Amino acid sequence: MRLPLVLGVTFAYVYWKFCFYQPRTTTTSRKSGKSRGLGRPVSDDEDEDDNHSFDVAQKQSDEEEDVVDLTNAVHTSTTLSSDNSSAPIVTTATTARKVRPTKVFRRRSKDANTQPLPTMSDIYIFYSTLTGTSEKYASHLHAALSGHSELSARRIHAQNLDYIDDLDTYFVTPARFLENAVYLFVLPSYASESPLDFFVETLKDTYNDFRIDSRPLRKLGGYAVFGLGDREGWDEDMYCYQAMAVDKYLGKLGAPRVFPVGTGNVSGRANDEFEEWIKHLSDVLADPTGVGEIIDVADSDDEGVDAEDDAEDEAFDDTQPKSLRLSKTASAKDVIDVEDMGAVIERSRKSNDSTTKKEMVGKDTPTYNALTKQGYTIVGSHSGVKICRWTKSALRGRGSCYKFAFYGIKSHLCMETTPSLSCSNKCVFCWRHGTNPVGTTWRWQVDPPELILKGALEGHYRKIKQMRGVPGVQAARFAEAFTVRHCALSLVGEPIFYPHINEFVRMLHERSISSFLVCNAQHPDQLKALDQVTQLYVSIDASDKESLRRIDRPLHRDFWERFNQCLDILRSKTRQRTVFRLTLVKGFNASDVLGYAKLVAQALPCFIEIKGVTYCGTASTASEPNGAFKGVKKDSLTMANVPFYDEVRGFVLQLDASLKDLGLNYEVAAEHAHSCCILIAQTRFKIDGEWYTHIDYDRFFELLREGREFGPMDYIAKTPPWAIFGSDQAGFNPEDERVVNKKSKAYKSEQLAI
Ligand SMILES: Cc1cc2nc3c(=O)[nH]c(=O)nc-3n(C[C@H](O)[C@H](O)[C@H](O)COP(=O)(O)O)c2cc1C
Ligand code: SF4
Repeated sequence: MRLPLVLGVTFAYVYWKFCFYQPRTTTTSRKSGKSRGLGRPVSDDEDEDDNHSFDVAQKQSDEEEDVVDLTNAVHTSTTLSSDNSSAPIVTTATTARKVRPTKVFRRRSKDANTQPLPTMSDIYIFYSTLTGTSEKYASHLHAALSGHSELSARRIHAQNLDYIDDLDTYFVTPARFLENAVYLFVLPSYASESPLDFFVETLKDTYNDFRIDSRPLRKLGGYAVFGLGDREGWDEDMYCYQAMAVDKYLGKLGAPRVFPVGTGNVSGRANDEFEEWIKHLSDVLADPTGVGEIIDVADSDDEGVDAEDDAEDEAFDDTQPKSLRLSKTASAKDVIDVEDMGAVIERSRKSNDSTTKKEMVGKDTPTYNALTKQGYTIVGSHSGVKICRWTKSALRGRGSCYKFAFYGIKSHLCMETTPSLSCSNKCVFCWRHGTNPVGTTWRWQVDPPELILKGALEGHYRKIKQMRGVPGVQAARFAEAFTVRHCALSLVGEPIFYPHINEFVRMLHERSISSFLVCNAQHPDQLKALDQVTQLYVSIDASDKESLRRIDRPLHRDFWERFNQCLDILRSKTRQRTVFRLTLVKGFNASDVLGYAKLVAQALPCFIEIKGVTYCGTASTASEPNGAFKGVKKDSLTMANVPFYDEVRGFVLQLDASLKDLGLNYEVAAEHAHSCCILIAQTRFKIDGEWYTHIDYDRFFELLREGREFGPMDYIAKTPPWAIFGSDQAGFNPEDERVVNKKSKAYKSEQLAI
């Protein structure tokens, strides 16, 4: 009985082994069980598990396929083969950098089981520029791809990265319409601060943010980067370093690299290098058999090098060239420790010191030149001062700005300055857009407050001196103007962003200079930590989340939460004189009156200033290099967006009614029709039927010196009759001479309606 049983079992085993057993040489997917050795793409699920889309390439298949070795692609310049065959394209390492994991670009053979790039997917050309070169190159790329017979059916878009309102849509949580899209980049390199820095930071933050999908770009059709730089002007490690960083982080975010990073030396063969890159790139994009992906050759070293790379990312800011990198530990110390400030300045002077960060606005950089051309005096590396038109007007006895009517600030005694030219918004009405530094965190060198105040005063007085010969300047006012009494921390940028803003304000007060500080409601921590200022403003540019996104174009993802936190903090600052500043932009934010009233109910500011936006021309509009290239322009404003004074007044009356409907104690108090500006105030500032919106500045400094707690009602002064809302003068001081420019007379009389 036993023998047949043994024979039966033996037979069954042999039969099973013969029919079903597969030798271990083929890798089998854990989840799907599909063979992964011959380049079949795995599902997204599987992708998540493995972090690489494809498994190890088999040695023999290398012979069947065209392989481009991208060893060191991230750190090398690429020499593209000049013939148009399918022969391997060779990259040449130009620097002796550590050996990177071998990334292989694989063009699949026709009979392989491939997942081709859908031939109709859109192509997006992204560029960034300060002086126009990259824009021209991007335009040329656009023209070349559009003219390619096999690509002409594809929609090709061109976008200036600096003007994209919502980078998240493209790079963090790509919208569905971007699935299979191809991203091409033409990027300059700037050792100094440039708008591109923020883009590189965004990619890096996304990669490091554990809350976000770690490979959000895996559904893209592909990407390729071309960097422009100056090999003669910059060290090897800085040559095209931002293009290299973008190439690296896009890969880390899961996007398939369809072509090696290319570089063009603007003092050498940039044109030829770009032509060659385009030629081969367009062949790859047009290849009907599909397109390859990055394949990580899984030799055991890879993990080690990746880990090393990540460790390096952890410890250093690798979006900076090596010579400008600063270890994170050192960075925090340098920013916070005031005692060490002297050493920080000393270090910041040495431009190539290995422990310094970038200057926000370095001398002779394009940003510096653009700002100085517009009349700014750059102080240190991140502050600015500019004499405003009302200061000039007041020197000539021709009227002060609305702050004189509302609060008693004489414009010829006022200095307009900012300790941070950088901002975390890109407001549609900000003419600086395109050249201004932006960022969500302070990542630049820090100048000490003494240096900023001294430089700002010197710059301001230099500009006042230049008014000496201007006809009509009054001698008494000219002399007075050399003792600044007020400082408007509002010029451009975000003053509260400056890490030593409290020290700076304290120094102003010690010199009996009042402080009006305007912030953008995006920095709750700094707002909370802010010491008492003479008057604290929060800009309220919209009444709801979507409008705020559209008009302020905030860089913070949680901008609405930050905005609301700031309003709550403002409400809690009961000892502080607080103001909402509403800038009305027709077509953007001038309709939802009730929405604004609710925000007032949330923060209960002492005052609400409502001002029509000022038209700043079209300086912020991107140029269009040629007809074929339709670079996306920023939403620039036109005169149609500037409300007439009557429209502002209409809005204010409606807001006043809404506030009353909500049971809030506010009333329209003062106006300055000349600036298209009206003031609503809490009724506690109306005592015995008379308004007290002005400030007793001497009393304010006295209270500060006494060191006891005080509040907004402790330093009020009476509002003059000519400033009261509805008065004949509509806020114009009768002692000043009213001059209406002949050219603008027709427009103004229509606009001011006074
Ligand atoms: C202030 C400044 C800094 C620069 N820094 C670098 C650099 O770090 N590395 C580099 O390769 N090229 C550097 N360049 C060269 C520019 O990247 C190059 O001129 C580029 O074409 C500028 O592009 P754009 O005109 O589109 O702004 C710098 C140029 C300037 C004016
Ligand atoms: S408050 Fe502002 S606008 Fe008025 S004078 Fe001073 S700087 Fe100019």
